Amino acid sequence: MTSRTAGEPLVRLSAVDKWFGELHVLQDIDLSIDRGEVVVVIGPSGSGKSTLCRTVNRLEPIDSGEITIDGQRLPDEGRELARLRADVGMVFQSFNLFAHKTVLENVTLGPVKVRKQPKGDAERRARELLDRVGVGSQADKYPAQLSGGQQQRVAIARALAMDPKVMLFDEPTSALDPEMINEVLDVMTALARDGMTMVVVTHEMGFARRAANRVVFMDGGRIVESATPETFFTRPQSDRAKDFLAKILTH
Ligand SMILES: Nc1ncnc2c1ncn2[C@@H]1O[C@H](COP(=O)(O)OP(=O)(O)OP(=O)(O)O)[C@@H](O)[C@H]1O
Repeated sequence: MTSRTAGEPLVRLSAVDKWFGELHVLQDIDLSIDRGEVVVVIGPSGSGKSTLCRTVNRLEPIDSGEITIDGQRLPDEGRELARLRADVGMVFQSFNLFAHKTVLENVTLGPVKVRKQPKGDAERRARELLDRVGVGSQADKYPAQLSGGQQQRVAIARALAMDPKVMLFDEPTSALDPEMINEVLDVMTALARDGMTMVVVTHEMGFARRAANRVVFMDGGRIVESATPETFFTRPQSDRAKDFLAKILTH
């Protein structure tokens, strides 16, 4: 059972610091994300966006601070961390599907092994999810037989099959050919509309504008701005954010 009370954020990072050797990669990060909120994380290369994303489920260890999901504090390591981490779906730039397993097997593996669901139930649900992301007809194929966009949609279905409380997307379209980017962004937009809590690191500003509730701008390991897309894109506060927007919006 969770100890979440009404109004408490679903995800909370408090005073999180992280070093890579001499590099202070995350500095005093405070971030609260409400249930159903979609937070897009943007910023220059090396500003700490991916590290922040991977920190939410403590895939990256931290040096200090605290992270809670649904009112439960994520410990440094151990079985309890593994149990809580299973509530967080992750979609990476590289799809990370098992090449020797079929699409259907990729999506049923977690529910059967981790959630201990009966195989038949897990397969039924996997087929529903594969339909939902538009690759239902590919269930019996192997990942290498699919396009990059299709593989990424399978990766999204695989994450959803675990019934996550929050989904993390770390540059999910960066490895895709341009014509496949929109098919993945459309699936993500539909998820956002369905109320999924999401943290998305992306360079796709169109997605940020249409699907985000909040844009977080990072620079030098810090959260420099946190605002609605409308406010951020029309009235960025810091010079660094203005420079960043000027660069990416002219590309
Ligand atoms: N495992 C690691 N060991 C040492 N330094 C690392 C490691 N991972 C990332 N870094 C450094 O930490 C900083 C932040 O990296 P991160 O990948 O979080 O940035 P980012 O904002 O996501 O960048 P990009 O947009 O280029 O992916 C960078 O300077 C990077 O070189």
